[in-house]
Amino acid sequence: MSQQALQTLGEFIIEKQDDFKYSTGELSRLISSIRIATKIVNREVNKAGIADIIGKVGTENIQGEEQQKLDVLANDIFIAALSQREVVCGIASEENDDFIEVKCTENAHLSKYVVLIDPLDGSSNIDVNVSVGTIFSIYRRVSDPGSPVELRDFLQKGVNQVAAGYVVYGSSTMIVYTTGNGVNGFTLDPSIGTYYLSHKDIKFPTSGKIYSINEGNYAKFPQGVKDYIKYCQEEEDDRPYTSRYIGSLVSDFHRNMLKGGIYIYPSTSQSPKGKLRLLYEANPMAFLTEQAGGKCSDGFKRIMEIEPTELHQRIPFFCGSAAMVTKAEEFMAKAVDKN
Ligand SMILES: O=P(O)(O)OC[C@H]1O[C@](O)(COP(=O)(O)O)[C@@H](O)[C@@H]1O
Ligand SMILES: [Mg+2]
Ligand SMILES: [Mg+2]
Repeated sequence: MSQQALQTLGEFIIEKQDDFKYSTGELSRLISSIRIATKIVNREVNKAGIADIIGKVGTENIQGEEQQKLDVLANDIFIAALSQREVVCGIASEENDDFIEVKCTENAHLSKYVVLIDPLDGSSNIDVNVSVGTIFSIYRRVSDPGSPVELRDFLQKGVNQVAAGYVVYGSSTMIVYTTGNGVNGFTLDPSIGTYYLSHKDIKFPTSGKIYSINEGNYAKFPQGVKDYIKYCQEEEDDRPYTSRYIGSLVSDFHRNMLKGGIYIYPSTSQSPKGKLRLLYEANPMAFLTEQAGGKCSDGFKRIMEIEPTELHQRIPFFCGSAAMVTKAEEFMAKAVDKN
């Protein structure tokens, strides 16, 4: 199909507006605001090497991670794009210790949505020109519209998400998102700054042959994970599987969703809760995974059912093709039973 015939993201947002049970146009405006911010971040990522936005800022975020210049720049771009359009009443970000109450004009208070965001995912890959991303998760507030936004508006179970998505800034730039009616992907034509529907109704293959995990941490993994890795490497049936690990969650996830595979960031003896953050990494990827027919857990429990207690809490993460995640969970359960 020629590019001219492809639907643009803007057209798709309007067309799908009524599929959304709370439809007032507000969510469409919110997703449009994210769309605009991604284009600005894309421009910066693409010229990172020549624009003095490579390297560290010299500050640490609440996770104790050194902030990269692009982490901070992307964060500022998203917060500005969302705040100035009065489409949210609050924002929480990986790069901010506390949530931000959006104080614009009166109208903003009436916004029903809060956004949780990982403005730049895969920070360790920025300086080496490997694909990075952005992850977002959207909820309706639970506190009264018109009153200041509260922490409980952000500490909601993943099942309450109204939309979630990610952007991959890779060989091409894509935005992939769901509002609870399947998962669709849009590729940016940078020459005209327009996203086109390139991946309609994406489905996770039930099984696959790719496993993604940082095996450098093998010695610190739980026994169940060690057993599953051995299983993946055995010469039997359709195994051994192929090991692929980019080190950017969005990019590893995107590949596995298109080709079939599993991504695991487990707990380790060093980090008993793993590394990934429940609210702005695990929950949005879990919503997308389930909407695409895949499976997502902490090795035992469905991620989307986990009750959050802190803004930046971490969670072990098993995500991908349903049959592969089920198999990994079997190894986790068996290892626990043996103990
Ligand atoms: O280097 P490690 O320990 O394997 O961790 C890589 C993981 O950490 C992350 O970079 C964490 O995300 P941020 O870059 O947003 O902090 C994931 O994208 C990635 O999958
Ligand atoms: Mg991240
Ligand atoms: Mg990040």
